[in-house]
Amino acid sequence: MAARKFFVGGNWKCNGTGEDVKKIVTVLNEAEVPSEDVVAEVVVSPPFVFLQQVKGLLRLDFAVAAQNCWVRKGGAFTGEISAEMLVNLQVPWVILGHSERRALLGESSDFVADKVAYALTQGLKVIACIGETLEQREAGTTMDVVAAQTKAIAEKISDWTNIVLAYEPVWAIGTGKVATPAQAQEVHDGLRKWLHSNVSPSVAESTRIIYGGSVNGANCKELAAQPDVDGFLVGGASLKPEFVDIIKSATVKSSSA
Ligand SMILES: O=C(CO)COP(=O)(O)O
Repeated sequence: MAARKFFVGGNWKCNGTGEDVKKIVTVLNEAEVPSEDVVAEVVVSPPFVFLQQVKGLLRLDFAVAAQNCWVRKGGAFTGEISAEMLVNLQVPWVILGHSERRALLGESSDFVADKVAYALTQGLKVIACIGETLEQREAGTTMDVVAAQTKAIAEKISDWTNIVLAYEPVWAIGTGKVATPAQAQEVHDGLRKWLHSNVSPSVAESTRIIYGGSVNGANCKELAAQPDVDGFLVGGASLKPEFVDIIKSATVKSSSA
């Protein structure tokens, strides 16, 4: 049974200047991350306009992701960036279905699933985001919500090899209110069971389910120690040097494996 490689994504969101980008990349390039071919897969996601710059400067053992792409082939869609363009620029990853886009830009689960399916057909790897709001958690519907979001994707794809599932409870994003390790584990375990029953046992076993929402250098180790937490999608802290500590939390996993 192949272990799931720890995955740490840095979602820079709509932040930064060219100068900031250089500083962040310098910190990453100088970081001494645990090797034997790095125990974590590290992917940073700058805004579109900085993708080329970051790709050019970033160490080769880390990769880049776009934060979105258009739902199908490019064309007359002003302001959009197509999956083909990302492939053309050799950007290997894309984040899709982030809750900020779902909530602020009205992206439905079906629309997100169409994007995921199309991006995969173009050869992109996808960080697919799901997560419940505070109201949904308080109403006890967390598992139903994340299962429905996952189902929408599962119905439109057949190969999960290039998917990382990011569980990001909306109430934990940018709030400083991180899910407890037990809360994260409970949902990740539920999602793995859902994949087991509704997709396949091997997809459940091999798909990385990562946690996002107020992860920082101080809380990452406890979260990483949970058996079904396979890494993180980090917002605010990915712009700071503590992102390196979050990458290093992968060692918790390798030492407990
Ligand atoms: O939305 C997130 C990552 O995609 C999480 O953001 P924060 O880490 O800032 O809470």
